[in-house]
Formats: sequence, C-alpha cells, structure tokens
Amino acid sequence: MMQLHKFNDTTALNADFSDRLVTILQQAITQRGAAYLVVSGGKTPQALFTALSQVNLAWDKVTVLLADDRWLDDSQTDSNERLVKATLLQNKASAARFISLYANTPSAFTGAAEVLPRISALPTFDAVILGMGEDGHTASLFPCSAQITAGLAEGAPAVLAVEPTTAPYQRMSLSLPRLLDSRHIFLHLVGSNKLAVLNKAMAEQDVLAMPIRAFLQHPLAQVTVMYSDT
Ligand SMILES: O=C(O)[C@H](O)[C@@H](O)[C@H](O)[C@H](O)COP(=O)(O)O
Repeated sequence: MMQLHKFNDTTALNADFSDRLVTILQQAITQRGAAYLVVSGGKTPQALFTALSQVNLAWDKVTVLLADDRWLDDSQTDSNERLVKATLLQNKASAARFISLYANTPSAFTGAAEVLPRISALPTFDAVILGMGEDGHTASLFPCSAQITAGLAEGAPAVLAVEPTTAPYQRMSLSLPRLLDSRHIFLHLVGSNKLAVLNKAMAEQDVLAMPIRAFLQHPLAQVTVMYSDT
C-alpha cells in the first residue's frame, strides 16, 4: 500500500518530512529509550539531512544507518557514509550513533560476513527512508544484479553484497525483509522523472523488473511517498 504526499518544492517537502521524522524518533525515544533511523544515499536526501541535523532531539539516543552503501571507504567521494557524516551527523545530530555498512576488505562479498551481525542484531527500525533509481532499484536492490532474487527473498539475511551491472561499485545493501522491519517506511522522490517511474512501478507487478514494487505493493507494508517536482 502506498500514500503519496505532494509538495510544491523541496523546501516545503523537507520541512514537513523533517517534522514527521522528529515526531517518530521522539516517540520511539519516549516509548523505548532509543530510536533507529535508516537513510539512503544519493542526491535526493542531502538537503533533508542538513535540515534534520539542526533539529532538537535526544540525538544521543538515535542510531543512524544506511539502507545501502557503495563498497568504498569513507574518504571516497561516492561513499554514502561520507555523505551522511558530512550532512546528517553534524550540528545537533552529531551526537547520534552511526553504524557502518563497510568493512576494510577488497570485496563486498568477503566483507558481508563482518557487516551482517552489526545489522541483524538491531531491533525493528522506527523509520526507513528509501530512494529510488530510474530503473526501479531501491537501496542497492538492483534489477540488473545477479543478487536481486536473494535480496528480495522472504528469508534473506539482513544485508547482502550486490554487484550492479548498470551502476558503479560493489554495494552492501539491506535486504527487503530487513528494510520492511520498520514502523514507518518512506520513499523520498524529487523530480517529475521519478514520479513517472513511481507510476510505472504501480502499474505492473513484476518485482524483479522493478524492486521498489516489493515495497510499494507489499500487502502488509504502508509506504509514505514524499514527493516534490523541484
Ligand atoms: O547508494 C545509492 O545510490 C542509493 O541509496 C540509491 O538507492 C538511491 O537512493 C537511488 O539511486 C536514488 O538516487 P538519487 O537520489 O541520487 O536519485
């Protein structure tokens, strides 16, 4: 199931989105003493991260992790971890705990065993913010990859190594079941090209062709789409 919220611009979108996230994280801290926020990399969330870094919250009780990362150390420009550290984990949010999806091994496939226990040990997430590529990938669940069936499987491990054929770098990605294990799931989209991809994802059902469908059309998941044209 999905619910679409449209905003006039990213300023309005990010203000509303940041308020929603703060409410969710605050409630988690009040009820359970801790909050778990899963974010995505890429270009779309950068302004949201900067806005979020400035809000008042008991950030020392918040754990932040990525839905996926490229198999790069955090000194590399294309590392999502580098992006999160430079934008979200700043200002007030610098007190948050961050869990990395990276291990210092040459291949994501050999590093997966080291990363897995960090993620499988975590409780139900409070909020997951997904992005979406124009091929319908989300996190690093790429339709072009040999690992897509494994990543979408019901019994999939919490994380898996992925080698996309249409995008650079090996990746470490949370799996479908680990990402679905969240009280709130958001899909963050900016630009009419992403809206067209969303409409295509809703129109048909083949999840291997467009992995985002596994979230948008999941019978038990409620996905809140946060969208603006510009
Ligand atoms: O590491 C990544 O690239 C992501 O986490 C990926 O899933 C991203 O969210 C989409 O590709 C959208 O990326 P943009 O926001 O750059 O369009």
